[in-house]
Amino acid sequence: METADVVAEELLYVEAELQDVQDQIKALLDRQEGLHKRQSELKALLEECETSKSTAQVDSSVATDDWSADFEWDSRAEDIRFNVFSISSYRANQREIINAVMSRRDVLVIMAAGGGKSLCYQLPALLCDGVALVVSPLLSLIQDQVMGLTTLGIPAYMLTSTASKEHEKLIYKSLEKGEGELKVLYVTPEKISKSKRFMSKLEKCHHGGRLSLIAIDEAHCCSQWGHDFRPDYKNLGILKIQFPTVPLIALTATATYKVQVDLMEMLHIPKCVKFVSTINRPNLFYKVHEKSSVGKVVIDEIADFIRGSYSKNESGIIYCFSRKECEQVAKELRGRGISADHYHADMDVIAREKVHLLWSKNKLQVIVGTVAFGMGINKPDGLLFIIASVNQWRHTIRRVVELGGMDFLQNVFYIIDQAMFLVSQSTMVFYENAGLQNLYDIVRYCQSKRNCRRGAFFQHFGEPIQNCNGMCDNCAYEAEVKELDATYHAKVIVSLLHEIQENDQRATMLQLVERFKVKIKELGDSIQPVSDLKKEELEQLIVQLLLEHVLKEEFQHTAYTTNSYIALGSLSKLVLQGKKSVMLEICTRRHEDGMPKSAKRGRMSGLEIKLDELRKELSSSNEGMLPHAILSTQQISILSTQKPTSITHLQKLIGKVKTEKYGKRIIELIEHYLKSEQVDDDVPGAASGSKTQGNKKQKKKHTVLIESSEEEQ
Ligand SMILES: Nc1ncnc2c1ncn2[C@@H]1O[C@H](COP(=O)(O)OP(=O)(O)OP(=O)(O)O)[C@@H](O)[C@H]1O
Ligand SMILES: [Mg+2]
Repeated sequence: METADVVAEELLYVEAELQDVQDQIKALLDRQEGLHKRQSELKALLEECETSKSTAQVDSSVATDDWSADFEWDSRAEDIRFNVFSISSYRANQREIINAVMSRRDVLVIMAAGGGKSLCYQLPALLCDGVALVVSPLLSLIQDQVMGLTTLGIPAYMLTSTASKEHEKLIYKSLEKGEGELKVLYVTPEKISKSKRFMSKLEKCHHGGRLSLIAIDEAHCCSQWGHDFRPDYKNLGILKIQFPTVPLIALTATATYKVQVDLMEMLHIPKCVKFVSTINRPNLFYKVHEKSSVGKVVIDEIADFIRGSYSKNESGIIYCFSRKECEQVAKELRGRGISADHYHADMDVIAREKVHLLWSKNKLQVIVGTVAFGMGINKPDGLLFIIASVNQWRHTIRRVVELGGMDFLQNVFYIIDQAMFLVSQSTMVFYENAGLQNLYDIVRYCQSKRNCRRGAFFQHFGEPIQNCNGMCDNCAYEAEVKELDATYHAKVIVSLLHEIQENDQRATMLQLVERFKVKIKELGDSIQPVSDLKKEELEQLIVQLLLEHVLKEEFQHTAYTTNSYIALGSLSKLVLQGKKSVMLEICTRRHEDGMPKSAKRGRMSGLEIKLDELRKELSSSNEGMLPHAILSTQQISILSTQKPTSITHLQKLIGKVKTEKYGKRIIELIEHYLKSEQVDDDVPGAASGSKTQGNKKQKKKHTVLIESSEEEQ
């Protein structure tokens, strides 16, 4: 009998030890998984560094591969850039890309949204004889592009499923015989993969030596690893096979290294010249905002944020998970006086376009969409903020990076439920493969008050880390974080859980918090003096202990639901034995206005405001034309400093086409402005000193918050 007791006791002991070992193995396996992931990311990164090094070596050994050198088409290209496109100077990489395409090389371009990818194929299309074929995934994008080119006087057409027979015939004739004035032809990928007739016409065009280049826009749609995979894009590889001598240019706003490799393989362009711009958007201020209390509805906080930070004509996007959620959030925002509408794939094309157009013209402040919204949209003068739930950061990061190329976008605001609430969602995700791990990663990302928010993005895209320059909440308010020693509190929590488990009981997170409070009271004065933890800090501590494997979650299934309980984790003993200290990062003060002063926008001068009003007026009288297409913000800025009063001067600044169309109105406006400025200065006492002071006063009076133009470069 006695022996049996001893054996039973030892068995218990061994079982407990085994459990302990198992927990440790689990923790080690988790760590191993994380390290494996990072290992493959680092390997890919290294490979990329080596590839670009060797490409650079190859490039530099061949004289013609210096893409910034002088080329025979330089002066013609400059002329078209300025007089047709009204673009005064190239942006980063544009000239080099154009030169590579003109040198008949295949090219892969990764450049932010709004970075100016279109020019990289549209300008060569005009420089070359013949027709340029452009594949683009969405009808609305194609319509936008064709309309834009047509207003510039460029013969651009599209061939889509909605095209009439007559229209189709006209284009086919033009392809086959070179008749007509066709210069740029836009098609959806379906045309390539499904229409034999189209492909045979294209073949004839090529035979006649008239297919000048092929551009594949939004090329990431080819890759299954990308977010917007389109099955028809998979068949575009045929283009290079059928037309091997025609230069192919693939363009996208973001592509991880994996996607780039995939694209080169699928499109059969292994030797392409790659132009990759960094995913870093230094103009974006990233902020993770924790809901202030569980009771307060998150929608109130979003509404408060929008109202507090932006005026009604400053627009943004809110990303939601589901279509239903989009509709709900838009409705709730409208109920709070914010003009918002939803946008998702269940709506018909007309309804979607209507919402998009209103938003593009700043007549709708917020679009609430699923992550599908945003591909290829061009809204350089109005998109200022993006709001998403932090659980979605991996889903939305690509969009954010794409849209972040627009100089105006300034604030990315991730909403997070309180950490404790977030952890309670674990019961929903633990079924998924690696679901819990992902959730914990997100919690870790949010919980940290010191790690740069950008760091995670660089890691995601396999890019070396760059300086954030205080453009995220953690970097901006670094000095306001202090560390609080919570080792004692952690010990109390662990021993409390011991007690609970020994009594064959369980505790949920909430129960644990309550019991902790009682316990601390009981211990009263007998405990060493430690600082009191606020409720949120206590919750933060429990979450941190979960992340550090001191505690763990256990799931219990009932017929209807799954419950999560907190149990002792593999490292709990270390805390009890005093071998592990626990430090909590606490914020002493948080700025709640969304961004620090350094991230605030510049200001528009009086003349800039007038020009901005003029482009809006012209846009509403030219149905469908966006204000930015009439005058870009950069052009407005140039006009307001140079103040041209003659057509010749104006033409030098904005090119021939725009001068012919809007020159008269612009000159009138500037002359009127200069006169009124003169009058202001002449009024006695208007400026009790020099002219500059008078100007300053004038500017101040008219100042509104808007993006400064230097940042547009
Ligand atoms: N060098 C330049 N200087 C000034 N404006 C430019 C320049 N190049 C392009 N733009 C303008 O920038 C805007 C965005 O260009 P574009 O539509 O080509 O961007 P994109 O890179 O294709 O973006 P997306 O990924 O959203 O499709 C357009 O209004 C275009 O006229
Ligand atoms: Mg584009």
